Amino acid sequence: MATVTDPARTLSLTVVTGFLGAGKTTLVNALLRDARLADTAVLINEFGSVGIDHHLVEKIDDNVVLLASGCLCCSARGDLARALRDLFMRRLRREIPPFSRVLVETTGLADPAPVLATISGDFFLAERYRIDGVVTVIDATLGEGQLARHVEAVKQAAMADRLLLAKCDLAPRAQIDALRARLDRLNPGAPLREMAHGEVDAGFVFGLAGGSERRGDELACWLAAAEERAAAGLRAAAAAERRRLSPADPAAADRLATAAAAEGDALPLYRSRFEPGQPVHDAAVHTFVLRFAEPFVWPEFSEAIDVLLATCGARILRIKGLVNVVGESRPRVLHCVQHLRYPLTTLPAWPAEAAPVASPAKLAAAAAARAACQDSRLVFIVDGLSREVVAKAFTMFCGGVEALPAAA
Ligand SMILES: Nc1nc2c(ncn2[C@@H]2O[C@H](COP(=O)(O)OP(=O)(O)OP(=O)(O)O)[C@@H](O)[C@H]2O)c(=O)[nH]1
Repeated sequence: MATVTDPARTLSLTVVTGFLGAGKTTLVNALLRDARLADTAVLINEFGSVGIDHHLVEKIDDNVVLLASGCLCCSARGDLARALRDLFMRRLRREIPPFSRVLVETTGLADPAPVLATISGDFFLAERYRIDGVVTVIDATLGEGQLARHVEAVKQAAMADRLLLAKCDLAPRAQIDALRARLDRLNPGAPLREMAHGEVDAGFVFGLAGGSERRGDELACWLAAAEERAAAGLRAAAAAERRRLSPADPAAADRLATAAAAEGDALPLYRSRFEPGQPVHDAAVHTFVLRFAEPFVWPEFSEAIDVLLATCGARILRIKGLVNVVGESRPRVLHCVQHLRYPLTTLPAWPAEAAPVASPAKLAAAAAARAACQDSRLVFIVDGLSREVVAKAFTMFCGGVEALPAAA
């Protein structure tokens, strides 16, 4: 007789991770367009308090759940467990379309290890969900810099069962090859594919089968090995940075000292960030939302963004936004990653806004209960940049327009 732990009866779960703006949602959208993956539920986790991603996933239905109460790898671990339990029970009661696999898209700052531990450590979930694998998306254009500067990016790459190099249509061959060599040192065992616009064979992403054996002790061993690889990657990144610095550079002394300290500190820093219950993300990295009730005149808005990216691009890790433009009935979607701004897209309509909840039923009910709000909302994830400075740029370039107070 089949048991609940029979692989044929467990639901497969794939974690899609990757640094801020790497191309995770683009990948998820491309996968969901594949008819063979129609029976897929998606859990999306966002760092900020106002979620945008679930509006950007094209297949919005009861099987798409937003977890925006915090980052999955720290504060929202309980939400992940609840959402997975809830999805399973609703599937059992036939309240939502049946699904056989779940895709969990983490925030760009998430550490995949606690996410896996949440699932494998929960008896109910471990019996019902089989971890199929961790798929890490890396930005071919910005990946090297992100690996050099952000511990989260290193850990995501080191933990991967599969590596996907996104935006290969934008990066020169030499840059792609250098990044591939770096990733090969960081995670030698992981197969890698290059992709553009999220297009990749679904067979490469799913059915990895690595996770089903990763239970208990084996999972712990695998996590420890990946942790060591990530720490080694950080040391190598710091050493490379030291080699790159020229003595003729006037700031070289400072930067050398920083790089040397980073090399020495890499392992303890990494370890401390791995401890459960510890704050995982850099204190300087934070998120805020700017809302504007008044529609923007497009050229003015565009100039404000350009100036912000030109002057503060290094500290702007990510901007995602829905923008209300004078004379347009549909929201424009803005994407920026560091100093790069991506081509605009438009949503078919203003989405009804729901408070972030961990249940598809509540999400649908809340969405139905509220009229679609047409405020522009811009989510910023920044490194050491204040909300006030950013808000001022819009006031200066957009005819004195003021962001609504933070609590609005
Ligand atoms: N040209 C090009 N643009 C891409 C590609 N992949 C993603 N983009 C663009 O890059 C921007 C960010 O992509 P997303 O898929 O939203 O990135 P993400 O990793 O989900 O972002 P976060 O959830 O904020 O971490 C969007 O404007 C995408 O259209 C690609 O392969 N080629």
